[in-house]
Amino acid sequence: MRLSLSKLLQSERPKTWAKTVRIAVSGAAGSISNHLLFKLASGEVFGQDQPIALQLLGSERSRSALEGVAMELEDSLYPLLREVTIGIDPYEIFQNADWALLIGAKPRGPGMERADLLDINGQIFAEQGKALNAVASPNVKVIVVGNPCNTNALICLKNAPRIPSKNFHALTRLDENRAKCQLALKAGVFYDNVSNVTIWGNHSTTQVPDFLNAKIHGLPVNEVIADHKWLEEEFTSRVQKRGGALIQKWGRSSAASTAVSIVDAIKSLIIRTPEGDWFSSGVYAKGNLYGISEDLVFSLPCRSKGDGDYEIVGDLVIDDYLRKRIKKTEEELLAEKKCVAHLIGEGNGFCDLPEDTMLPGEQ
Ligand SMILES: NC(=O)c1ccc[n+]([C@@H]2O[C@H](COP(=O)([O-])OP(=O)(O)OC[C@H]3O[C@@H](n4cnc5c(N)ncnc54)[C@H](O)[C@@H]3O)[C@@H](O)[C@H]2O)c1
Repeated sequence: MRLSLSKLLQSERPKTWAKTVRIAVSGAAGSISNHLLFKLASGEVFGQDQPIALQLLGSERSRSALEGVAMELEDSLYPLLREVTIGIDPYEIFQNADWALLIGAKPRGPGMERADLLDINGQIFAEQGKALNAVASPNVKVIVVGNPCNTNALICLKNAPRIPSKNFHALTRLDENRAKCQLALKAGVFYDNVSNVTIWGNHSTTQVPDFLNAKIHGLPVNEVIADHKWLEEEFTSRVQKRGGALIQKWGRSSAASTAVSIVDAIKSLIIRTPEGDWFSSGVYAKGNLYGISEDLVFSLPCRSKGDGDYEIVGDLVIDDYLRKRIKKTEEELLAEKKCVAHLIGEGNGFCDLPEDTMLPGEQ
């Protein structure tokens, strides 16, 4: 039997009336994106009835690789992937974006000071903030992954006054996942029995993984793990240095687990947080109840109703152990902010970092 043209055209009608979600991804030809894009296109993140458009931003150097990425996406025949756009101009690629996953950044080269990295990458995020401000959806949700991600997110939001500051996140979910993994392994339980894990502060080796408020099987961690010395000494340092340990083993930084954690971070905002639990995200600290400087992007416990928005959870217990460490990571972020003053409209940048701390991915 021959199919008539009208029947053929009918079969090409979209199977859903859901509005296409536009996702801009920078650094789209890089290692993390190589895992992430295929998860996004498969429907694993936004659901099996949600069409998506991928708007891929690369750098001049990665222009040809970006074409290769688009070819691989085409060849994968994802039915929900309705559109792929590639380019190197953020003003073009961020058009009407509902989500912006800002992964692209320069890696810290040998001998490069953290101050230099802050400036070089800061300029990228100032420009991308301006572009988001000009052309993205006014309610775009932005997740900054490129390092140093907290300060890059602060620069980005300061350059995008049209977009609510609340909409900007720095990815600390990989750190949360790493902390959960360590607790689960130590307690001998499956990962999903570990909850209420917070990462406080900066995505650097000053980050504070919080075992005081964390739970295993709904019980405080220090009731389940009797080895308190391990919690206070080894656990924290293991989580802080996990990225570096991975590089030593494998010769490159984590890409697959980072992509997984970006998926987790998005899902945390579009799916209601389970009752009593929370997730960590680097968010604009305005209105936090912990006395942390408000004009920073600081990793805090958050919960969401699943509508893309979130609130900062305000009733965690902070003991002296945590307070001291939270202060240190806060001081580091304040110093980073001074370095990039020229990129956030606060005069001349002046860099006097307390010490040259490493990013979790560095050795
Ligand atoms: N927050 C976290 O938890 C976390 C975890 C892992 C890695 N990271 C950071 O993520 C970033 C990317 O990591 P990766 O492994 O994918 O690196 P990668 O070097 O494999 O890829 C980065 C890509 O970004 C591109 N790029 C550079 N400048 C750009 C710009 N201005 N606009 C668009 N694209 C640009 C590069 O050409 C490259 O293709 C790094 O800064 C890394 O430190 C963060």
